[in-house]
Amino acid sequence: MKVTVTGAGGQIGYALLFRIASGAMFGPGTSVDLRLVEIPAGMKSAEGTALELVDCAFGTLNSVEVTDDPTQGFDGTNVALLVGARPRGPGMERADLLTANGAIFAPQGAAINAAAADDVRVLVVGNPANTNALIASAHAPDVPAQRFTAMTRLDHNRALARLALTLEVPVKALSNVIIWGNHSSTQVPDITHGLLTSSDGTTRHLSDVLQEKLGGSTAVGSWLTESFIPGVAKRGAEIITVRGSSSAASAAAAAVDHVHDWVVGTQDAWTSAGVVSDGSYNVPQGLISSFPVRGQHGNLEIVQGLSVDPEVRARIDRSVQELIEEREMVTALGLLTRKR
Ligand SMILES: NC(=O)C1=CN([C@@H]2O[C@H](COP(=O)(O)OP(=O)(O)OC[C@H]3O[C@@H](n4cnc5c(N)ncnc54)[C@H](O)[C@@H]3O)[C@@H](O)[C@H]2O)C=CC1
Ligand SMILES: O=C([O-])CC(=O)C(=O)O
Repeated sequence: MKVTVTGAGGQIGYALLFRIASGAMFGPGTSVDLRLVEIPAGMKSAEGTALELVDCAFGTLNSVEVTDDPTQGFDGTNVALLVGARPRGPGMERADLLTANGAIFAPQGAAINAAAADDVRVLVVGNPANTNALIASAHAPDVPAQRFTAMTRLDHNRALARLALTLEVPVKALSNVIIWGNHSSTQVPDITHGLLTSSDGTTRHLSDVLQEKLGGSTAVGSWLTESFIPGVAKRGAEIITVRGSSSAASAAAAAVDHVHDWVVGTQDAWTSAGVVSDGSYNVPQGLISSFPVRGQHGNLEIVQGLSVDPEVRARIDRSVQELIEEREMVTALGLLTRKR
């Protein structure tokens, strides 16, 4: 597997590259060729990371190259992780980064179109991830739109972790939790289809288990609206406040999970990912929005036919409206128009 990571000299890059090289993304039987892409100012940091990658003597690492030329970096690549972008600081929303970061993704989409392998899969991590993925995709007309995805797996993992802590159960006992919408504070963590499987194999609805734990449906309603949903949606801001900079190792872990589940598959299990809408769940076609997905046959397929609770529906509509506004903003900036 040839894997390209942009922003390789940054903090997510430093947490991500060693996990990919160690075999965490594709398993111990697949060796990787890493391409580290930076801007000139980040080259020294990426070069240092490359030296350390070599020193780890990973059995699954075949080669490492560092470049500040995106076309060279994406040449023949099977998996492109678009991480390189400015992170937000305290008090900012991710959409505030559109003007600074949007322009990065048009030339990178064009370089992927020109140079990547036919089966290229793209994960956009740089914020605002959904709309940046839309920009990159618009500049890669020869790459199917389904191959451009945005990372909401960190939100998904945060939701699982929060539920596990509240219910005092292992994360692996939880399934069918969903993140809908934008990777922003309007995202919609949804537990209405969630399940808990006990060690004896019995499966129960999360809403029933939560009612038992928290003392009835009113208590669960307040916990969802006052604690769980805002806690997950604002966790990125909490990390920035506490840590002084935005999440890095957890973001890297989520990127590994996203690509692993896309390439290796999830069998019947669900996860969440920002994928291009085909109109499912009344999300306008063409927007890159988070959905419940399965990794099957090398694709991320939207889980179809789920009932949507009215309150969840209203939240999804608000988040989708924000995606529409972001798309309008980048259209006005000319970022969706290809230059000839
Ligand atoms: N989707 C998600 O769940 C998450 C997204 N993020 C986003 O990921 C992005 C990166 O975060 P960090 O690694 O913490 O930032 P960072 O500032 O530590 O690193 C970013 C790196 O990207 C490089 N870069 C900038 N423009 C580039 C370009 N055109 N080509 C190649 N490299 C370029 C910079 O030189 C820098 O080394 C930010 O936009 C952040 O908001 C962060 C956490 C989670
Ligand atoms: O919050 C941020 O700016 C970084 C990010 O996307 C996250 O941690 O979810």
